[in-house]
Amino acid sequence: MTEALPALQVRELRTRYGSREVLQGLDLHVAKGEIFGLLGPNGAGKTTLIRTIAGRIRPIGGSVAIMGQPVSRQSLGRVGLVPQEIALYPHLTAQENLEVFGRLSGLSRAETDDAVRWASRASNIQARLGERVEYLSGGWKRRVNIAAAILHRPDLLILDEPTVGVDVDARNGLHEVIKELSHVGMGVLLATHDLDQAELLCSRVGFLRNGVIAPHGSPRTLIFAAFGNQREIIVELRASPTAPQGEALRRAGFSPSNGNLNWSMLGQGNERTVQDLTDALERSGLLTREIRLREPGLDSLFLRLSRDDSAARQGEAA
Ligand SMILES: Nc1ncnc2c1ncn2[C@@H]1O[C@H](COP(=O)(O)OP(=O)(O)OP(=O)(O)O)[C@@H](O)[C@H]1O
Repeated sequence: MTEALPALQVRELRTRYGSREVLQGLDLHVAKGEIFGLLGPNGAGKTTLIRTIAGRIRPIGGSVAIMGQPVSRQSLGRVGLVPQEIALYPHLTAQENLEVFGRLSGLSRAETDDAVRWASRASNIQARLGERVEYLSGGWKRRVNIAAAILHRPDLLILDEPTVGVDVDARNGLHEVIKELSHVGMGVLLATHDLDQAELLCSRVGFLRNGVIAPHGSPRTLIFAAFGNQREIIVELRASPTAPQGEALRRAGFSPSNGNLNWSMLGQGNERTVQDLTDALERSGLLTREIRLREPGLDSLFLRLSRDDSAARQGEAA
């Protein structure tokens, strides 16, 4: 019966600080066994949403249900929260940390032993259990942080930026852990700025903007809905364009995407386009380092939504 219930169901949620409404009627559901990526620019309200789900902020409207139950001490017992900061005792070993958290959460000694065994296997930290946390690398600390959050085998696991500041190998290791936890049936809500990560890991993603989540859906579906079969044409320059050269790039349909050395546009690009473009740019005196075509990704969509939002804000201000 409970299998059919979503791990998390949020309806019409409204949260505000003072007179500023940060969440403005937000809807979201996360099924058991799925990884949902919560995306959005800085200050959009991701942490506010997580804190509201975790019962730390009282909403002014709407509802949050965890496995069908409204937020309460009991239903929050089915949530595991992995905060952005490492919340471990540095002088204790990984094992000792997990034991302390197990006992603090009310488990008996035998239950704690069981839970520590299960959580350390699920987060793949057995090899490091005997090491003091202060000597572990960032990636291993984050895994221990996850192990601490899943000791009670939650139905919903919330991760706030779990891979910030870790290297590529550690990030991939964390991805495996998160996937494994979804396979054992946890619903995972993953707040991240790492759009590659979201595209690789999440069955669905949603963009938190203007207080609601829109658009949302599978990464493939969202990208196709926005860009169809278009490709992204990316030009990397060796030197900044002069003002007239920048103007010419804009007229050709390019926008600067990351400083003024990188420009991109969408189009029906092919190898011929690249050759023609290289010739045209060289004739106009622009020195190119690279011109390439790529499939649009969630990063392209994020950029487009940010541009739409800032155009809308400028329109409102005018
Ligand atoms: N305690 C608070 N009191 C007043 N305003 C707050 C408080 N916490 C956050 N805010 C504001 O609410 C908005 C949403 O903040 P929040 O931290 O939830 O965003 P976020 O999407 O998590 O950002 P980031 O990606 O930078 O972590 C921001 O404008 C922020 O300044």
